[in-house]
Amino acid sequence: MAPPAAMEAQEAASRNAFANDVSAASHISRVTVVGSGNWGSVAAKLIASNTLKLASFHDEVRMWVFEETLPSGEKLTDVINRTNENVKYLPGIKLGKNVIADPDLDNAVRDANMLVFVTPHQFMEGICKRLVGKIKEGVEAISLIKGMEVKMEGPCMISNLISELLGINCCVLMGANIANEIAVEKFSEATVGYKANREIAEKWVQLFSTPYFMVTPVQDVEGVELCGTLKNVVALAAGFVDGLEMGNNTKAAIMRIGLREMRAFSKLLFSSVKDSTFFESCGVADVITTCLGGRNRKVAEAFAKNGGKRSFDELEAEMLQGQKLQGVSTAREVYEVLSHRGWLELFPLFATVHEICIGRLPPSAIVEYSEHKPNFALVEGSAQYY
Ligand SMILES: NC(=O)c1ccc[n+]([C@@H]2O[C@H](COP(=O)([O-])OP(=O)(O)OC[C@H]3O[C@@H](n4cnc5c(N)ncnc54)[C@H](O)[C@@H]3O)[C@@H](O)[C@H]2O)c1
Ligand SMILES: O=P(O)(O)OC[C@H](O)CO
Repeated sequence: MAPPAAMEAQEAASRNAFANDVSAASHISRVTVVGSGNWGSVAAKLIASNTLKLASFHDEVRMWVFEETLPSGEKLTDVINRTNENVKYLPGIKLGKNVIADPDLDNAVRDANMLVFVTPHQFMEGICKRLVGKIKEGVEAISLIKGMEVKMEGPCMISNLISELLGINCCVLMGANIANEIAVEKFSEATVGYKANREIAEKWVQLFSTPYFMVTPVQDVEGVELCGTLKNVVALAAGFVDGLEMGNNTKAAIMRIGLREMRAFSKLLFSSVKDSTFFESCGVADVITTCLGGRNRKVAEAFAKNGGKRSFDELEAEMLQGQKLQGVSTAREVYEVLSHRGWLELFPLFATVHEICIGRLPPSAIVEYSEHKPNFALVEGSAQYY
């Protein structure tokens, strides 16, 4: 038998080891992805590949699913958990066995220290209200959502909505990120926007980065989020140009003018927005990819081809099978801000996109507007904004 002093030392060592384990466990972050659409599923796959490798994260990634019944009669959640595939929104791609689909929102977020929000933006206010009082203290959040809300007080970015309703810090991740391409591991870049805490931004970068997904942090949360939000309006304009078969030069002109309006609008709303942000993946790169291969572009092309006679709602339901467009409602929200603030003439492209979407103007107006020289004179005259 060991002498009493040695036994005491052994006991103390094992007590310390236990305490270290407990303390290490309390520093291990649990991640929940709130949303399970096309991008939500890819985000879960990216994260799940990293939580298996990184000791500071719990292996399991919860993914909240807005439950639905598939034509087979099965629940989507059950099928995801059985097959490890989101057969409706990302068919053919294995998410990783450590992704657990959960239709119960409260249960999905209960133990999480890190929340990834990735639903269509129109559902976020309701989701946040349901989450009040349901999340752990000290939770960190990130929004991958490209969109905004317009309140009586003015525009409200989704990260701000999350921060205000849930009382938590919220970063954003935006970029040239067509989900289906990242799902098959084609190289892409993304931008994490953060307000002040670089350490937290680095943690999100670590959670998302893979050899085929390169993520860069930028201290400009509003600029990054507005890029991701506004590019969807430019994508609709590009789709109209495609539908009217106007060619590459016209489309490039639309992309350039759109990017300029994105920067001007962002800087008018938040003077802190940096020019350099528009050269990150969330800026020019997202404008390019979204105007070439995004869903907003695709549906807007069909809308123009039909001469505006079939509504966006009808085309969205038929062409996207449950996936959601963000551009049409964002164009309306941007228009509300422009008319409320008397800025309509400063943003002819944004204003025209909305008027085309609601049928007030024909799709061809997307280029005709440039003949209204007064608009352009005003735009050019507003050098401080451009
Ligand atoms: N898909 C992409 O390539 C991509 C890339 C980058 C960013 N984003 C952004 O990510 C966000 C989410 O898009 P997505 O592509 O993951 O979704 P999606 O458009 O593929 O799918 C729609 C989702 O909304 C859910 N839904 C339907 N009704 C709902 C309700 N009432 N409440 C809550 N959820 C409901 C559906 O279950 C589904 O998960 C959007 O802001 C989008 O702009 C998408
Ligand atoms: O398919 P869209 O038009 O929603 O765009 C997808 C991504 O936002 C592109 O980065």
